[in-house]
Amino acid sequence: MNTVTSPSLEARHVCKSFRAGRIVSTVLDDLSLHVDAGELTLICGPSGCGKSTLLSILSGLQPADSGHVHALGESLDDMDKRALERFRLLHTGFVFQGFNLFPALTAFEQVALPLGYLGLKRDIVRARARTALDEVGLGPRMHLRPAELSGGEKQRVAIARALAKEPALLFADEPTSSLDAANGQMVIDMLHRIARRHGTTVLCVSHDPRLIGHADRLLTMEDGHILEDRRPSATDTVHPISGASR
Ligand SMILES: Nc1ncnc2c1ncn2[C@@H]1O[C@H](COP(=O)(O)OP(=O)(O)OP(=O)(O)O)[C@@H](O)[C@H]1O
Repeated sequence: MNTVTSPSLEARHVCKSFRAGRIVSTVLDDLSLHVDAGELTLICGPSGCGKSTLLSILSGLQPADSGHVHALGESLDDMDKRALERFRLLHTGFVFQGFNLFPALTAFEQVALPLGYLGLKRDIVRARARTALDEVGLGPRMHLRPAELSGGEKQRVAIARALAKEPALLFADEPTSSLDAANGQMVIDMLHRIARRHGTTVLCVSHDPRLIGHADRLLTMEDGHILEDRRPSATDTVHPISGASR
């Protein structure tokens, strides 16, 4: 359980552009936001509006062109490459659309492997890997390889891998895009539970409107800005088949 006071993530006046030949596209345009610990914040918006770019800047994977980013009270702008790598290793977990699992490793090995980089003792690695797999309901299937697991189970292994690090910050980029409605719901509920139970800051980007009702907070992006910042209510429950808001 982390003890960081909120906000645990903060962006101030962040700008980011990409250049292709002579054309410069502004992806993030003077964007400011803060994200609090212990809840699931969902960033929604149309394809190409800059959600993944924002996530990667907030997680220290790429720098902003200008503006400031603070994570867990530390300025990411002031960190060199090595310090950023260490910060990410110690404090962040990632869950991606494509699961990013190694085909040859069992679920248990997938979760245990990154814990080795934290310099933990073997017994602790094993205990943490088991606990994380139990938490996502995969304890009994921990010896299976990706080819023997369903899509939803693979994503749960990826969540366990991130969770086992006990990160203060958990980033998820389109974690439900490759999943059907039932598995997508299970995954988003799991991310929500992790935020509540562990006090983790969970930041998820998605263009899937079915996730809205499961988030504590919804940020809607368009054209590099935060258009709306609100707390979804029960009326945001989304029809599981059509994906349409009620
Ligand atoms: N490394 C890069 N080089 C050039 N252009 C990039 C780069 N990364 C992102 N872009 C462009 O920035 C824009 C925003 O991309 P981004 O992936 O952040 O959007 P998104 O909202 O996450 O989209 P999606 O929902 O489709 O994943 C896109 O037009 C994309 O082509």
